[in-house]
Amino acid sequence: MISVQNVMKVFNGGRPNELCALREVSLEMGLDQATALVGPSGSGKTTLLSLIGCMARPTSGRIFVKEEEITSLPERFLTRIRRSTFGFVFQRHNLINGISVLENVMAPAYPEGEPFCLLRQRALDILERLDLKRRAEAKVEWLSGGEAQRVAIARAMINSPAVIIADEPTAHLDTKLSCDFMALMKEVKEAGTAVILASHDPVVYGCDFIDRVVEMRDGRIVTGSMDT
Ligand SMILES: Nc1ncnc2c1ncn2[C@@H]1O[C@H](COP(=O)(O)OP(=O)(O)OP(=O)(O)O)[C@@H](O)[C@H]1O
Repeated sequence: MISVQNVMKVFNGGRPNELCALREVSLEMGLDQATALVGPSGSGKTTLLSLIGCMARPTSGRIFVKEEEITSLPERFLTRIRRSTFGFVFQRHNLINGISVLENVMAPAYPEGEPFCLLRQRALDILERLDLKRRAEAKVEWLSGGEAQRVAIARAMINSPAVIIADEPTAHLDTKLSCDFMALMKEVKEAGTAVILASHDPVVYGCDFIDRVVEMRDGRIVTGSMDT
């Protein structure tokens, strides 16, 4: 269970450009659920994803990940939870140019210190599942948009995360590739991984496997904070 309790996030607190990006946000998500955050630009979706994914801290309020309160943890513990619990898929993939597909997929697991041959095999297995094994040695800049997106998913899966977080994952994909992406997310969910997506795209939030659509506006949740 991920539980967000009365969370507020203020940027530039106390300065003339102070901005309250989230206010009174409360939300519970099961670790077997798929949740879509929707809402206009600037409504706070990315900010909420970054707090849940331990990439930033709320100004106030509490967040629990698997019963553990993450809000007050020291940075090194937060890093550990981020690495072991979450896999991230970004709008622009954020793959590292100049190195291979395989190396990109393995990169988030290097700090874990796993023997290289085991890690390499695990990365190859994931690439095979995503029909990318034959591209393992290709440089990522040689890939098509759809292939790059699948590599980003493979990389997000490398640490066997409990939760995949995807921010506007289809923003640069055409309709077919967006549907392909969502089919993969469905498989990920059916394999027991929670999925949290932020998107403006009906291909994403209209998908049949999405358990809950949470609508945000002006930093607040308008609808969908409770299970229906
Ligand atoms: N690091 C930051 N410093 C200052 N303001 C920020 C920062 N990050 C986000 N904001 C502001 O917080 C508000 C919420 O932004 P956020 O990116 O969470 O919205 P969003 O719903 O994800 O928008 P989009 O759909 O355009 O990605 C916006 O007004 C944004 O400008």
